[in-house]
Amino acid sequence: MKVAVIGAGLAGSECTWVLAERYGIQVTLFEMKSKKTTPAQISPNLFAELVCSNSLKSKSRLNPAGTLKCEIEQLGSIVIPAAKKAEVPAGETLAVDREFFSQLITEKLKNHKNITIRETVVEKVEDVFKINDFSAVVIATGPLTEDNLANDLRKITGTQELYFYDAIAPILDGDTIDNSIAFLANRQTRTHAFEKKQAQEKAILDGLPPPNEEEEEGDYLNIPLNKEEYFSFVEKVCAGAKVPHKDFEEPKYFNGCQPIEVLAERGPRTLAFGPMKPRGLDDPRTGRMPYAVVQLRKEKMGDSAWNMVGFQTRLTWGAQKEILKTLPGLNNVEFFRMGSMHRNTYLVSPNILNEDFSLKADKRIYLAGQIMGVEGYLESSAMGVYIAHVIGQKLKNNHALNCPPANTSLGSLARYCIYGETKRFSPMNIHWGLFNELSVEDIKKYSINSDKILKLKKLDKSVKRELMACRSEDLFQNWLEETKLV
Ligand SMILES: Cc1cc2nc3c(=O)[nH]c(=O)nc-3n(C[C@H](O)[C@H](O)[C@H](O)COP(=O)(O)OP(=O)(O)OC[C@H]3O[C@@H](n4cnc5c(N)ncnc54)[C@H](O)[C@@H]3O)c2cc1C
Repeated sequence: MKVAVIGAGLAGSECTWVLAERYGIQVTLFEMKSKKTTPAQISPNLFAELVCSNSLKSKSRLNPAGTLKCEIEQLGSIVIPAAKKAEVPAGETLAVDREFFSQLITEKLKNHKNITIRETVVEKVEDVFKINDFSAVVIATGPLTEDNLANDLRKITGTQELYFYDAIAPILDGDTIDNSIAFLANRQTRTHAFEKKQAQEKAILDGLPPPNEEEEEGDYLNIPLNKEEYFSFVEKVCAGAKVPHKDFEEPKYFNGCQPIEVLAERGPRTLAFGPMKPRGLDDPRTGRMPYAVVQLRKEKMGDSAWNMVGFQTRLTWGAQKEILKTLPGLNNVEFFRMGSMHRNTYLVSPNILNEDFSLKADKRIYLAGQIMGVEGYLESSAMGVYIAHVIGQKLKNNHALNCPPANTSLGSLARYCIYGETKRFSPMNIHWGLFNELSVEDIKKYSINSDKILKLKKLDKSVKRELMACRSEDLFQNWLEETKLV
C-alpha cells in the first residue's frame, strides 16, 4: 500500500509524516525545489519553508489558532513539535527560527524508513500514477503551485474555478461593532421599494396584517458616513501604507475586485459610487440617506462575523487597523481576518470534493493545505494532518473518518472546505466566526454560573470566548474517543 504526496510544504510535510509514522504507510514525497523554486520559496534543500512571517499565530487556548495547535499535535503533527523546539520569544505568539524549524522537519522526513523523496517537478498527476500504482495521491502544492500542474488540475476537475489571484476583504468581530451607529438593512432598489408599497396596499385591501417588517429588516449591517467623515476616510486610505507587490505579482485586478485604495486614488468620490454607495440605504434613525455607507455582510457560518463588502485591500495590516477603526461604529472593532490581495492558487473545494475529501473527478486524488481553501501556515498544516488521517483510516482500516464537530477548530476548517458557500469561496484562516454561537444548552453545560449568564442581555466577550474554548476542547476530546484515533 503506497501513497504519493506532491509538495513538501507545510501540508505535504504533515501529511507525509502522519501517513508514514502513524499508519506505517509507504509514502513517496515529490518536491520540485531543487529543480525549480517557486517565486517565494527559495531554499532548495528545505521542506516546510515559511515564505513570509515566522509566526504560527497564538498559543492561547482562548484563541482558535491555539486550540487548532493542540488538536493537530494530538493527531501526530510534525510541525507543532518542531515549532516548539525552534521557538523564539514572541509573547502569546508561537514564532520560530525559520531555518531551524524547516531543518528539523526536513531531517525527520528524509530519515524516515517509510518515506522516499523524489526531487522533481510534477507537471501531470497521471505521471505520478505511472511511476507506481499509488492507492492515493495528495496534492499539497500550495498557493504557488507550478503552472503546468495547475493547468492539469483545472483539466482534471473540469473547472475554470482555479484562482491565481485572491482578493480578500477584512472580517470583523460582530461583538465589537457599535450597533447604536451601524444599522441593519438591505439595499432597497426602486423596484424593491415599489414592490413593498404594492404588497402593503394589497394587504390593506385584503384586510390582512401588513407584511412582517422584521423579516424585511435586512441581512446587511451598514455603517453610515456623513460627507466630512467620508472625505477624511478617503484621504487616509490614499495616504496609508500599502504592501508592495512581489516581483512575480503583476498588479492585474479584475473588474469588480479592485482594492479600495486603487479606487480611492482614481478620484475622491469614486468609492462613494462604488463599494460605499449609499443608494437605497436610508438610515432608519434619521430617515435620510447617508453620504456614503460601508456594508457588512454576514459570513455564512456564523452570525457574529461580518465581511466588509468590496473592501479588498493591499493596505498593510497596521494601516488597515488604524484606518478602518476611524469609521463610525468601528472605533473598538476587532478583526477576525485582515484584507489582502496576493497570488494564490486554490480550488473551490465544496464544488469539486466528495464528502470523504477525495476529488469527485477521481476518488484516488486528494487535496491538502492552502490549495483546498484554507489560508495560513497553521491552517495548511492542519489540513495536511487531517487528510492523512482520512486516507490512513480508509486504506488501513477501510473506514470513513467522521469529520470533527463543527465547533472545534479542525472541524470548522474541514467543514468550510466541504460545505463552504461556493459563490464567494476564498481560502479561510481559523477564527471564532467559523464557530456557531453558544446555545442555551452550551451555556448550561460549560458554565458554573449559567443561571446568572442566561439572565444577561449580552454576554461579555471574554466569558463567551472561554465558554467557546471549553466547548471546542470537550467536543474534540469526544471525537477523539469516538474515532479511536489516539
Ligand atoms: C507570498 C506569500 C506570503 C505568505 N505569507 C504568509 C504568512 O506570513 N503567514 C501565514 O500564515 N501564511 C502566509 N501565506 C499563506 C500560506 O498559507 C502559506 O503559503 C503556506 O505555506 C501554504 O502551505 P501549503 O502546504 O499549502 O503550501 P506550501 O507551503 O507553499 O508548499 C507547497 C510546496 O509544493 C511545492 N510544489 C509546487 N508545485 C509543485 C510541483 N508541480 N511539483 C512538485 N512540487 C511542487 C513547492 O515547492 C512547495 O514546497 C503566504 C502565501 C504567499 C503566497
